Amino acid sequence: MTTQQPLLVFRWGIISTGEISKAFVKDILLDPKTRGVQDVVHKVAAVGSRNIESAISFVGKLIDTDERTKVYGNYSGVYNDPDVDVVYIGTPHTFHYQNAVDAIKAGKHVLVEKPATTNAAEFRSLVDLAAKHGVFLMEAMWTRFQPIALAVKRVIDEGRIGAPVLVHADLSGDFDIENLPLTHRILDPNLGGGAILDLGPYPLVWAIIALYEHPANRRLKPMVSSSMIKTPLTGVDRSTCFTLNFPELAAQAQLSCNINVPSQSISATLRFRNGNILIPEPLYRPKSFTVQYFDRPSSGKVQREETTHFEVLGGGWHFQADEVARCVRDGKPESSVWGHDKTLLEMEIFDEVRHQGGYRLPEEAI
Ligand SMILES: NC(=O)C1=CN([C@@H]2O[C@H](COP(=O)(O)OP(=O)(O)OC[C@H]3O[C@@H](n4cnc5c(N)ncnc54)[C@H](OP(=O)(O)O)[C@@H]3O)[C@@H](O)[C@H]2O)C=CC1
Ligand SMILES: O=C1OC[C@@H](O)[C@H](O)[C@H]1O
Repeated sequence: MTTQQPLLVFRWGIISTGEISKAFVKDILLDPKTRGVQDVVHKVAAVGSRNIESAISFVGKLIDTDERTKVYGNYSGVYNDPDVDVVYIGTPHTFHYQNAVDAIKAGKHVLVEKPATTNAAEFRSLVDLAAKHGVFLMEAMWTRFQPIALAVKRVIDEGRIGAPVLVHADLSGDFDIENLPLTHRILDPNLGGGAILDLGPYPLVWAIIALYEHPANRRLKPMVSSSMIKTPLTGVDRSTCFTLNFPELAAQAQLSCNINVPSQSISATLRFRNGNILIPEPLYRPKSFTVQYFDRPSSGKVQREETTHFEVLGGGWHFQADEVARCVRDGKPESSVWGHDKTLLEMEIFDEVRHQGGYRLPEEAI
C-alpha cells in the first residue's frame, strides 16, 4: 500500500524577468497533474526585477491575478519576502554567484540557472554557505530531470547494451553573432559570453549520465583536454571542443559547442559495447531516443532498433521544480539526481577548458 503525501504548495520568488524566467514560470504554473505529479503545486509568490515596470508586466502577462504575486523593482525584496520559500535565479551567468549568496543569506532555498556559477571556487563557496544557512541549493540542469533522461539512464543501467565506450555530443546554435549587439549575453565577456558556459552544460550532461554516473566509474573525475576558437568580435569562445577521459571505464567523451552554426539532427551518440543510443536535437530537450542493438558485442552491426517518443506538456523546465520542492519538503540539502558533486565537476571541467583555451573572464567573483 502506498501512503499519499499531503499536497505541498511551494512558493517561488523569481529573480529577473528575462527569457528563461518567463519560460520557467509558464511551466511551473501548468497543472502538475498533467505530468502525473500529485504531491506538489507551484505558486509564484514574488517577482523581482531591476525595473518595477518589467516585474509588473511579467506578472500581468504570465500569472493569474488570483495568485496575488508581489512585485519588486529590485531583487532584495524577493530575498526578504517571508512568503517566498525558494528563489529562482534567471540572471546572466556572471550574476548567479552574488544573487545566490544574497538569497542564501536571507535564508532562502535556491535554484540557480546553468551554469550555476562562472567557476568552481564560486560554487564551492555557495555549497558551504548553503550548508551554514541550512538551505537547499541546486543548479537548474533541467535536462537531467526530463523523463527522457531518466529513461536513457534506465536503459544504460539495465546493462543490455553493455559497457560504455565513447560519447559524442554537440550543442551548437546559430546566434547570428555578426549582427548581435556586442553587449548581448552570448557575446559580452562581462556576462560570461561564449559557447562553453552557455551551451557546454548540455553535451556534458549526457556524458555525465553515460560515463560519470556509470557505477564502474566510481564517481571518479575525468581528465580534460580541449581547444577553443574565439571570435574577434569580443574574444569569447565561438567554438569549443573538449575531450573527457574516464580511465576507470577506458571510455571517452568528445564534446563540443558552438555559437555560430546550427545544431545537428543527431546531437548525441552514446556508444556502448553492444549498441548505441542516439539522441536527436535539441540536445537540451530531445523528444525521443533510439537504442540500436548490435547482432553481437562490438560488431557495430545493428540488428534491431527501438525508438521511444516523449510527449511533454510545457517546455520541460517544471520537472526540476518538482525535484526542488520534494527535496525541500524532505529536508535534503541537495538533489540526488543533480547534486553538488555534478555541478562542481561541471565547473571544474569548464575552468580547465577556459584555462587551456586562454579564456579568463574579466571579473570572477572568486
Ligand atoms: N535552462 C535553459 O533552458 C536556459 C537557461 N538560460 C540561462 O539563464 C540565464 C539568463 O539567460 P536569458 O534569460 O536568456 O537572458 P536574458 O537576457 O533574456 O535575461 C536576463 C535577465 O537578467 C536580468 N539582469 C540583471 N542584470 C543584468 C545585466 N547586467 N544585463 C542583462 N540582464 C541583467 C534582467 O532582468 P531584470 O531586468 O528583470 O532584472 C534580464 O532580463 C543564463 O545564465 C543562461 O545560461 C538561458 C536560456 C535557456
Ligand atoms: O540553456 C540554453 O539553452 C538553449 C540555448 O539557446 C540558450 O542560449 C541556453 O542558455
